[in-house]
Amino acid sequence: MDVTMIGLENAGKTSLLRVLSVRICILERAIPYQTIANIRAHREESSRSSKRLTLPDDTPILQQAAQIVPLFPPADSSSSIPTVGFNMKRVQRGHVTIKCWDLGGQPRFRPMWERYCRGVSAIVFIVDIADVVKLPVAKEELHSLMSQKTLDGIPLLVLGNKSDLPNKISVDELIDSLDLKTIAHREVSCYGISAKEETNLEAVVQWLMKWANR
Ligand SMILES: Nc1nc2c(ncn2[C@@H]2O[C@H](COP(=O)(O)OP(=O)(O)OP(=O)(O)O)[C@@H](O)[C@H]2O)c(=O)[nH]1
Ligand SMILES: [Mg+2]
Repeated sequence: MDVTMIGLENAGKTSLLRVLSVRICILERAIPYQTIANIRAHREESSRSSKRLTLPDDTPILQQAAQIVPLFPPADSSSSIPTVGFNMKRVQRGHVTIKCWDLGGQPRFRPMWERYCRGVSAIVFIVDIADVVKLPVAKEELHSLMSQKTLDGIPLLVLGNKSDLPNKISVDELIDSLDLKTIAHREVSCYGISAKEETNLEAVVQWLMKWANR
């Protein structure tokens, strides 16, 4: 199953992909506690040799371990650099493999969104719900993309991210601001989440699984 994540710059796409992949991988193959000592030993060795220990899907093993026993908080867990072009990460749950494309949100990367959304099983559009100034642009970009005939029928999940911030708008306000009720030819869902505090992420995983199993 291929999923494309889009949205304006700074919305939190890369942050979400990072926590989502850790969450999905952990549910499937948690690292046994006894391996923590091995990881620590490897980390010391890695820091000397500047190599990183990774699982087959390239998710750093230290990052996964940090979610089980917070011995090694990932250095970049609270900040992220803007994506240039795209990232791709494969995550697996049971027999389902999800290939997630995370596209850069800056204006110069938006023309490539349509190409990367063609033929995917689902599109995830992420919005910073604490940045109301950017909402009109987010709406314009979303509607412009959804009007492309090549993307007809592809289910859309709109995620209002950064629900941990005090000045956020509600999901109902997001639905109105983005005029989601006028988007046709597909199923549209909208949730509020926080990639930072990992709020409501299981709903996102369940939504993805629903479409992966069709
Ligand atoms: N408070 C808060 N900050 C968040 C959340 N998710 C992401 N951020 C922060 O928002 C900033 C941008 O996050 P990114 O994941 O890089 O955003 P992006 O959508 O990938 O941005 P581009 O790659 O430029 O398109 C970073 O400083 C993150 O730490 C969240 O749920 N809450
Ligand atoms: Mg990014």
